[in-house]
Amino acid sequence: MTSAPRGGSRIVRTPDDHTLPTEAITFDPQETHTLFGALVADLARKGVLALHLASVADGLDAPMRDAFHRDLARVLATGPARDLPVEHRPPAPTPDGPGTVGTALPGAGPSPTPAARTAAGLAPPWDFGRMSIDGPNAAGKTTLMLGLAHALGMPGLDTGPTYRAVAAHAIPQGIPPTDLAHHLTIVIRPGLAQRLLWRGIDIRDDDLFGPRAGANIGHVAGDPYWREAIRDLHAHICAQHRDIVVVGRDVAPTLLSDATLNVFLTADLPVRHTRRELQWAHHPERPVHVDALTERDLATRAWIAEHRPQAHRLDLDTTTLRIDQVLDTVVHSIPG
Ligand SMILES: Nc1ncnc2c1ncn2[C@@H]1O[C@H](COP(=O)(O)OP(=O)(O)O)[C@@H](O)[C@H]1O
Ligand SMILES: Nc1ccn([C@@H]2O[C@H](COP(=O)(O)OP(=O)(O)O)[C@@H](O)[C@H]2O)c(=O)n1
Repeated sequence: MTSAPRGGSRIVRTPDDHTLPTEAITFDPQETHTLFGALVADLARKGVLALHLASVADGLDAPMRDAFHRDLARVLATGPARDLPVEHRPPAPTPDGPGTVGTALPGAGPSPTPAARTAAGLAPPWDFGRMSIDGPNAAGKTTLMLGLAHALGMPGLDTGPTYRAVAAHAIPQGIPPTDLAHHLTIVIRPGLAQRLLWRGIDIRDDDLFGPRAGANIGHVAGDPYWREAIRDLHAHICAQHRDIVVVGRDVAPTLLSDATLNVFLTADLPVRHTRRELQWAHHPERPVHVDALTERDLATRAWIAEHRPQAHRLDLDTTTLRIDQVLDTVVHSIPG
């Protein structure tokens, strides 16, 4: 897939070489409910009216983007299903809409309120609530978060990059945990991948996954003062959102104990290892570290099992599930 920069005359090319003008790629899931199978029909039922391929394709990881485009190609080949009434409504808010920040960022504000969403043509019910996704590395947490964020138009917060940003920048610069919020800004926006800024400048992935981060990440993750500072920053962001998807290692017990849905995602160790290898195939400089379930993972899983009503938790082994199946399962598990 190739795509021109964000803007009016943007063109998206699918793997099958379908070329679509921007206008043609704003979907009403009621028209395109073959996309991701039952998922989109379910989204339509929940009142989500538009998926914008341009923003979807931009933020997705390669396998998910491919799955999306395969489904898109199928829709294009067969035409939209006609057995559901088609309504024409305004598209979803643009990706350049307001965002939410961990510390002040000029021009950013809270994500759209339910009223604003309704005004924008997005019918209620819109209250998906807060969702947590915990689990070991390479279980597919970030991928699921991006999928949910895109599909439901919610902001997603991935807590891991904050640990990496501290390891890459705060530790080498001797910044104390109490000053973190003065230096690090986290921007999250509905349907988009998050941005991390260090003193106002975007932090590059190469920094987050570079040798400095690698050398310091263990220290950061094991230091209770850093954990508390990072948790406080994340808690501040979560407090600003009624709808949010948050990813981490122990988000359910430490950050979102009131979540609508607690997901614990895992997969067999060799499968997770292979996923990470594939993910970093084009980044040989990035180490492939994949651990067995740690004590913290097990404690989080036990906490979720013990503290949440059955309807509010989902233990999902993704070993044999495709990305779209994981997303589908989780969407169908959202209470209400
Ligand atoms: N169900 C799945 N099947 C196959 N590959 C997956 C699945 N879920 C995620 N992946 C891939 O595995 C890699 C790691 O996923 P990621 O979401 O980064 O894991 P985590 O956030 O749990 O560390 C990514 O390349 C992603 O595309
Ligand atoms: N909620 C979180 C998120 C990350 N972390 C730590 O931060 C590291 C980097 O997070 P990450 O999401 O990039 O995880 P991996 O790349 O290690 O899978 C993890 O390995 C954990 O040590 C944590 O302790 N708690």
